[in-house]
Formats: sequence, C-alpha cells, structure tokens
Amino acid sequence: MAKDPVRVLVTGAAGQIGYALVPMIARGVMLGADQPVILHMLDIPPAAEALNGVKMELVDAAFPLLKGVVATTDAVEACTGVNVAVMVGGFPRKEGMERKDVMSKNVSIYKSQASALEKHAAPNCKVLVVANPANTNALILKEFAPSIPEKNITCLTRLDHNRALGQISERLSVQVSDVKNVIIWGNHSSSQYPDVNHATVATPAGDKPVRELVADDAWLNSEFISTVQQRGAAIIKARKLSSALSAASSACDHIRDWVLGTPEGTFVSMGVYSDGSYNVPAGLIYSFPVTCKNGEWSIVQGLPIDEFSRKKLDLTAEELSEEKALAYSCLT
Ligand SMILES: NC(=O)c1ccc[n+]([C@@H]2O[C@H](COP(=O)([O-])OP(=O)(O)OC[C@H]3O[C@@H](n4cnc5c(N)ncnc54)[C@H](O)[C@@H]3O)[C@@H](O)[C@H]2O)c1
Ligand SMILES: O=C(O)C[C@H](O)C(=O)O
Repeated sequence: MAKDPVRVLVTGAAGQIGYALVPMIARGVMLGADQPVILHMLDIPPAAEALNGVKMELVDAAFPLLKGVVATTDAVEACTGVNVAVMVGGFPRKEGMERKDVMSKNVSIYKSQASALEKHAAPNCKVLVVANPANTNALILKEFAPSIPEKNITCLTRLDHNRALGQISERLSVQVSDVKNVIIWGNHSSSQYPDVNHATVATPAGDKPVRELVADDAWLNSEFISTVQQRGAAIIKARKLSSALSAASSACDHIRDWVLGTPEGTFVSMGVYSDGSYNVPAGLIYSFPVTCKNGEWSIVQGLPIDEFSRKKLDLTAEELSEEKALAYSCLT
C-alpha cells in the first residue's frame, strides 16, 4: 500500500539553497524513493514572485513522489501540519554589516518562526536549522518553542562532516563512501573542530584508522582542520555565493539518517541540544557524533578525548556561549 505523504517545510525556499533542495526532496533523496511528499515553501513578500517560479518548475518537473506544493509568504500556512521543517530562510550578512547586525535580524526571525511551528506543525515535527548562525538560531527556536521536544530541534553540521570525509578521501585517493566516523564538534563556524581520531577507511584488509593510513599527524592536526573550517569561505570566494548544492545535499543526509537510521557502526555529526556529554556545557546547540535509530538520535558516548582535542572542544563551546549571550542581548 502506498505510504501517506509527509509534509516537508523549506523556509527561504526562493533562495539558492532552497532551489537546490526542493527538487532533491521531491525526488526522494531526503525521505526515500517510496515516500510521497507535500512540499511547503515559505519566503518573504519581496521573494513571492520568485517563489511562485520555483513552484511552477516543481510542477513542470512532474516528480512522481510530489503530491502537492504550498508556496506562501504566510508562516502559519507554511507551518501547518508539517512533519519535517528545514529552516533555511534568513538574512545573509552584507558588506559593511557587523556580526551583531545579522545576528539580531536572524534571531528575531527564529523567535517568531518558533511560535508558528510550535502552534501549527504536526506533533513530533523534526526541525533542522540551516540558516546561519545555525547553532544559535536553533537554540533560539528551541527556547521560544518550549512545547516542541528539545530532541526534535537540530542544526546542520553534516556539511562540515561531509567536507571532512571529502578531504580524507582526496588525500588517500580512496572512495569517500569507504571513509567513516569523522566528527565535527561544536559550532558551524570556523571554530568547529573536525576530528579524525575515531575515523576509519574500509580496505580489503578491514577497517583501518585514518591516522595510520594518512601517516602525517602534522597535516591532520593543522592543514586538514583549517581546510574544513574555512571551506565555506573558500566556496564563497570561488563562487561569489555561499555553498548551496552541498548544503542542500547534506541537509538531505541529515534528515534521512535521523528518520531512517544510521548504518550499524557508523556515526554522523549533528548539532543537538547538549546534555553535558563530553563536558560540553549543557544548554547549547553543539555538534556531536550521533547514531540514529527509530527516528531518534543519541550522542555516541565514551570516545577517548586527548588533550589536543579537549582544548578544541572547549574553544568552540566558548564561542557558542558568547553567541548565546549575544543572541539574548539582541532579543531584549
Ligand atoms: N549550516 C550550513 O552548513 C550552511 C551552509 C550554507 C549556507 N548556510 C546558510 O543558509 C542560509 C541560506 O543560504 P542561501 O545561500 O540559500 O541564502 P539566500 O539569501 O539565497 O536565501 C535565503 C532566503 O531566505 C529568505 N528569507 C529571508 N527572511 C526570511 C524569513 N523571515 N522567512 C522566510 N524566508 C526568509 C530570503 O528571501 C531568501 O530567499 C544562510 O544563512 C547561509 O549562511 C548554512
Ligand atoms: O554562509 C557561510 O558563511 C558559509 C556556509 O555556512 C558554509 O559553511 O558554506
């Protein structure tokens, strides 16, 4: 019997990530090739015409899994009944703007959209925040939607995770699908810590540690880390626009693994509400290694953390605490 459609909200759907993301969702990349979907697309009135153009293209593409499209500038209509919400909409930083200017605009958006989701989304709606500052926007959304379970509010660091897999695959000339268990700790910003200490590569002789195969700690402890941390900036420099297809694809990976589960023995990185694991302060949205089963994520416990890593985990936590304080100061 055909499955009932799942309603997926994409905010900022007229923007560049939205344009890459909605066809992936409509093709089953996010929820599976047998899962019908109804797309809810939200943008702001100045983008209404462009949003309608995206809707026209979705109709023209005749996706068999796409059972309906809601394209609107009304947050209540957009949020009504949604099972998955991918929050991409936001105000990008423009020339001459301070971090605080963009933070203040975005946290206000996330505060108001929190209420719309809380009141109108389906119970147990899973939320993924993509828009920057992603961790702090997700935290504000969580704080202003107290009836949504905190486990349902996450932010995207899977792009950074995938970037780390990509760098290791290039360095070792192995298939990216043979590399697993890198970790992104902390903020989706240049303070993040991409950690390969638990990562492995599948070889004909079994799984081997990435550190052993790379055999160059100096590279792993410096250039590898800064390349992943700075990859977003490198894409902006090259494209004059921030990453879009990789962000959209990683958002699909994040939701797919969360809903359908991670493969046995594999962990992925997700920005989730910290519970004090690994001595990360509770009350931040922080990226951890997680596994997913039956629609729930759990933080992988008990990984040894060396002194080098400890400092890096703490540094990115400090930045997130500062962002949290700044976000609250913008809202008062
Ligand atoms: N977490 C990640 O890995 C990651 C990666 C890449 C980009 N990003 C972030 O994702 C966001 C979107 O990037 P983009 O390149 O698509 O930007 P974009 O400017 O092309 O699109 C953003 C869209 O959001 C819309 N918007 C603005 N305010 C809104 C509101 N209140 N409600 C609904 N929609 C609203 C805009 O009209 C626009 O269409 C940015 O914040 C970017 O920094 C995050
Ligand atoms: O928009 C940015 O600053 C970069 C983006 O978050 C990315 O990681 O590609």
